[in-house]
Amino acid sequence: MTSPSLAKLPDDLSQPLDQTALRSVDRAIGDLRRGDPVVVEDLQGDLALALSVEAVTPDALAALKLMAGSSPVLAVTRPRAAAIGLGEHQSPVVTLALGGGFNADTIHELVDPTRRAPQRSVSTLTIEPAELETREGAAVALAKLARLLPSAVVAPIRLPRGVTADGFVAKHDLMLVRARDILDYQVHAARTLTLVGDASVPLANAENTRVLAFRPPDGGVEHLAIVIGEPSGQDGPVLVRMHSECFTGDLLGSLRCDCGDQLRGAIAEISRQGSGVVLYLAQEGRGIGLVNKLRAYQLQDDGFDTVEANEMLGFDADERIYLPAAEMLRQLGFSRVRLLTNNPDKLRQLARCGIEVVDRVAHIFPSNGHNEGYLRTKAERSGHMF
Ligand SMILES: Nc1nc2c(ncn2[C@@H]2O[C@H](COP(=O)(O)OP(=O)(O)OP(=O)(O)O)[C@@H](O)[C@H]2O)c(=O)[nH]1
Ligand SMILES: [Zn+2]
Repeated sequence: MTSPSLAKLPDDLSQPLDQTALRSVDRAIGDLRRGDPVVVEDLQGDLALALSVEAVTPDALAALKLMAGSSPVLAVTRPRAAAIGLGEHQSPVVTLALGGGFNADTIHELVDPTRRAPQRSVSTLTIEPAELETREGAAVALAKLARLLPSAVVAPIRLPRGVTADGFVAKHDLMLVRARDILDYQVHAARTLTLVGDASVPLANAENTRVLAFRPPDGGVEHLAIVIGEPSGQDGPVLVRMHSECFTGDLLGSLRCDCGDQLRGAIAEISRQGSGVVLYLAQEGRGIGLVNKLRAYQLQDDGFDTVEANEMLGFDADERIYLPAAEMLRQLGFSRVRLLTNNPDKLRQLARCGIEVVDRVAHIFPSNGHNEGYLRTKAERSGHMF
């Protein structure tokens, strides 16, 4: 079976780059996060206004309807559709017609499980499947890139007679973004990473360490390579840890997960073995962002496990791709690695991105009295090798 994260990678990883496309997506992410609507254009050239569900208020909904000249739908992911009782769907996104009786409050209840709203009957809602390339699908993908709740309110635009798309966008001071560009964004951003900073940073357990920062040219978030010792691609496979950012575990020492131990353990182990690299990836909460991870924690406190909590919010269990990691390794001159991990998805994905994983090095730390359930879920549901 293809893992969900592998499915997120296009078959052709060498597609041409388009800097304008990258910039339009990054600007659209900013608008969506600010609570402004953005215009999404599908492959047929049809347009829709998309608004983050986190920005939905009675006024914002009314303004959206007026501007678009149509009634909006609510677009949710397949996991969120299942969580609110709309059944199992094949399509990645499902849309719900927002007829009479639906207002800002009911939309929030449908998309945000942390509201603990009473279960509302959804059996009378008109629902439609939507593929990712549609305006609704791309709007949800944009919400994910913006690290917001992965749902969107989407209203098809009926252009007034004589008004062009460009005229409409200019008149309302909106950002227009193409569905295709949203879907290609992560791959493009990864493939255009550029080294923008490189300094010596002696660490407690590894004094001979450099930290290198890689930035996509759109101004998106940087990934870091922590190079310990003097690894060389000529001397056989390099010892590598791909570590996804965990503010709570890495910085605060949270006991809910094992990230802090794994980060410091990786630095110590690489130092002990002489040299290697920790790739510190800007993929907080397995790619859902810190705010959504805190929401997931709230659900876990109600008894759901890590995977269930992600799915209730509308995410996949793991939203990460490792193309940024592969690109940094490539730029550092490392094509063969020994990978410190227990996660089989990391091995599969890195190989798919053209890095030869010669060996897996187990990276296990004792539980701490708070993270037993977290570790059990990794083993039982995500296939981690403990
Ligand atoms: N969504 C979500 N993310 C979490 C949770 N706990 C920790 N994380 C995130 O999970 C990621 C941990 O990733 P990694 O340390 O790379 O670990 P891993 O995928 O388990 O794989 P290995 O440690 O390599 O075996 C970090 O981004 C954390 O922020 C949680 O309960 N929910
Ligand atoms: Zn963590």
